[in-house]
Amino acid sequence: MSNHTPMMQQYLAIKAEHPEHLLFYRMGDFYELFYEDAQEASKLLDITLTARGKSAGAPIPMAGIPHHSAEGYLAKLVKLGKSVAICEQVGDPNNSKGPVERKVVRIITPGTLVEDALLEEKSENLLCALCESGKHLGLSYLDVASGRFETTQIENEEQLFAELERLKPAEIILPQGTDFAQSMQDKLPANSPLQFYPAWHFDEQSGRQNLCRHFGTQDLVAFGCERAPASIAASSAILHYAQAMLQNDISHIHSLQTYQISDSLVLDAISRRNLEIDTNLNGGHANTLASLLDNTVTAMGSRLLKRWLNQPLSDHKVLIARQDAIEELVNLAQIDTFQQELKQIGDLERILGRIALGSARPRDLLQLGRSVNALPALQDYLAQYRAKRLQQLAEKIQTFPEIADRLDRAIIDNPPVLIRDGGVIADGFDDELDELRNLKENAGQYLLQLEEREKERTGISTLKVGYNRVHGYYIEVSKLQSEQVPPEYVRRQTLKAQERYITPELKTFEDKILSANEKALAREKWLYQQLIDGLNEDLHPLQHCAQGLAELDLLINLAHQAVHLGLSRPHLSTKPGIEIEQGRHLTVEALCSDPFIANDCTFNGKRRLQIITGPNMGGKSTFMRQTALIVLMAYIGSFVPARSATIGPVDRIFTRIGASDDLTSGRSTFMVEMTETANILHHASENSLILMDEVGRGTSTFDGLALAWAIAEQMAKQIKGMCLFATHYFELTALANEYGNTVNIHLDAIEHQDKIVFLHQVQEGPASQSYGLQVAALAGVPNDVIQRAKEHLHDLENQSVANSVHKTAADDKIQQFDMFSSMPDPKCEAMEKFDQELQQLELDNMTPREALDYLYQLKTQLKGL
Ligand SMILES: Nc1ncnc2c1ncn2[C@@H]1O[C@H](COP(=O)(O)OP(=O)(O)OP(=O)(O)O)[C@@H](O)[C@H]1O
Repeated sequence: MSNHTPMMQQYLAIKAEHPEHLLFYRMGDFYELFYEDAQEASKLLDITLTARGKSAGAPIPMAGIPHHSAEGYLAKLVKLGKSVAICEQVGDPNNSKGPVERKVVRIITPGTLVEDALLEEKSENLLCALCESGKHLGLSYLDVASGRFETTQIENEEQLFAELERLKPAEIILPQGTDFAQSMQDKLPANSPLQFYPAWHFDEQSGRQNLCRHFGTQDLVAFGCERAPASIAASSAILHYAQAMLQNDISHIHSLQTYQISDSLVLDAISRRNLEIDTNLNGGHANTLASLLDNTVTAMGSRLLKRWLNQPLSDHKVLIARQDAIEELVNLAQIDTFQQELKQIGDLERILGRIALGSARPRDLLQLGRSVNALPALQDYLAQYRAKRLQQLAEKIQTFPEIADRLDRAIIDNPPVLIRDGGVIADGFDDELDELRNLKENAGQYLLQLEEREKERTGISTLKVGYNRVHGYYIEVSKLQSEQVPPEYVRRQTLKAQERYITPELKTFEDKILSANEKALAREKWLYQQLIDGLNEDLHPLQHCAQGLAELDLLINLAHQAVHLGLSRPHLSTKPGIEIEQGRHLTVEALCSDPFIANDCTFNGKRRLQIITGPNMGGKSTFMRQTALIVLMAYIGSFVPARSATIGPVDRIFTRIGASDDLTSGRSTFMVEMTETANILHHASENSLILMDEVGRGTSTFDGLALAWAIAEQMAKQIKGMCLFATHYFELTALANEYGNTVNIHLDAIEHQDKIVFLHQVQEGPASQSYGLQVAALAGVPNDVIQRAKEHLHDLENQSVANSVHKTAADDKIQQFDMFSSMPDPKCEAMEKFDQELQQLELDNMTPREALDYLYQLKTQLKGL
């Protein structure tokens, strides 16, 4: 160390405390990075890598960025999952011996962002903590920007992974060095944003004290986690981490909500992806249910929509209250007016977070002012509504006339980005500031007036008021007239022919004017801080109000969509089953140029397993997905795309749709398919909605068919969930003959002038044809290949007829077993034996009694198979 320059010694000491973060070291107008940090940042940010002199005999690699444009670079680094420690000059350069004192004032990590420029407006940015305590897994998450803080205890890893898929945290902290952390690291996808934090921060005992201290409570009963050790440990760790990163008071986090996984309709990680709720299969946000439904006018409403869609509730009471609100909003037809009014509302959740953290900018205050100004009008509109939820929201959305007035008067219309250079506080808000500003602006006028007054008072008509940089302000009279000056004139400077004086009044003016600039700026900063402090006093009711506004915006949005997308209010029933009349798939409908064909879907005791057959491109997947999406929308309280819908209790939605290799975990397409299927078979209940698309297609035909058959049979026999099972194995359609709860439905196509036309209409019964070749031709497979395929198909069909292997799907059960004839099947072998016996039987030589006995025997043998 001693070989380094004093400044580098300081740098190295600070860097030693932040080995895992890039250190932005403030030097004048730049943040500088040194050594490996400089090398890394120059690559990541595409900035020049230079060298700064030498320290300890070697040149120091260095890269710098101007501090005023730091946000753009920070945003880039955070997107890449990097954390940055911001080290500012905190000492006074004029009084410093050696390097000016510096301190890390904030560590910017992906999960602890509060700066507007670093956050995505319409997505939450969550910090998550995981830990293990006894049998329980603790999960807590925090939206640092808004202060929303929730926790739960989870029984198994599968649920934990589903929660992580739901929350998509920007950062996950784990107790460093524990087996649990290691196991999570092994099991979570390789690109998960994991961060290891000392394990003692996850201690339950001290965690309990830490939480109580933070919330100012005796215990944690009010938060519902008094007896949830894993939740306590994770929550305390997350608070500690947030505080350490923000290096600030985090009083805006004023509550912790404990939730149970069972409070919501469960969607596992795969189903969430398959249904493209807020992320499409390519990882983007376009053409998802969320993007289609989102016509909210505030960022808060938009984020809440995604939260609701990702966490459908099972509590019918809450859902019905939302439906009532939407219905009344639709009926009173004031949606546009309401939305116009709501447009005045800024992103209050985040603005309030920044106010609490002391990082609010002038435009935040301006936006807050405009928002609170819009509240009375919203209140007036809300007063007309009778729906209970809207009335509750009206209570939450208080008005804050005093704040509205204060901010209105305090902030100018178009303030600069930062308070740093002033010009933020409006004229007329503060007398002292006005006076300081007036002094500056009216100095000339004042001096002229003073000159006139003094001329009159002294009778010296040549008296002049002047200014020079060395001596400041003065009153100048000629040497001759200096005898006449009043006694309070104090000599300041003597020139050849003039004397210059200062008076107490002029001195006061001088003091004022010379420091007016500085003083005005300091006064502005002080006033700004006063404003922030004042707002902090009302932080919690304001946060409450922000929550209410977010929900109001969302309910109005859902009412808007109910009208514009032709949605209807679903009936939420306590009786098991689903009855959808003329259901639609909103995103497919929005994208397809042809009119969308609506379809019915019913699940009841007689229709629990529905085998869907039909051509490729027929609309099987669309039909299955639309059923799940309608259920999901009903379970957020929204109206649904159907003419009518009655939806009973649904505890989970499972999907086994599409095939994708999971190369990162080394699993093949078929392995993924079977793992997902196994999950469904283990966990589905009577009230689960299960979508199975072409199970078994990833392996050889017979293996696939045999598996698909057995899986569908299990659904019909044991699981009794509500299952849509799309398949190209026509043989499965025979299950409907065997199980009273199984039916066949199909989608059809017709061939018209050598072209295939898909009807997209769901009909009862099995399909008759698969049209695979026609679809291939439609997709552009070359004609000669299609011709060759036709020849092969012809041969195969002939063979199959000859072997009586394949019959149409509508054929009876015996024919189904023929499909398995190439497999050693005891049933088929026995049938052949009976066939032979029957052929050999000489009926004419038998008595009726013998014939009857033979029949009995045959029946018993058949039963035994
Ligand atoms: N009800 C409908 N009304 C109008 N168009 C539809 C309907 N259903 C599906 N389509 C159109 O047909 C296309 C194919 O639908 P889908 O993917 O559901 O077929 P599929 O039967 O699952 O095909 P495959 O068996 O090849 O997976 C959709 O992208 C959409 O354009």
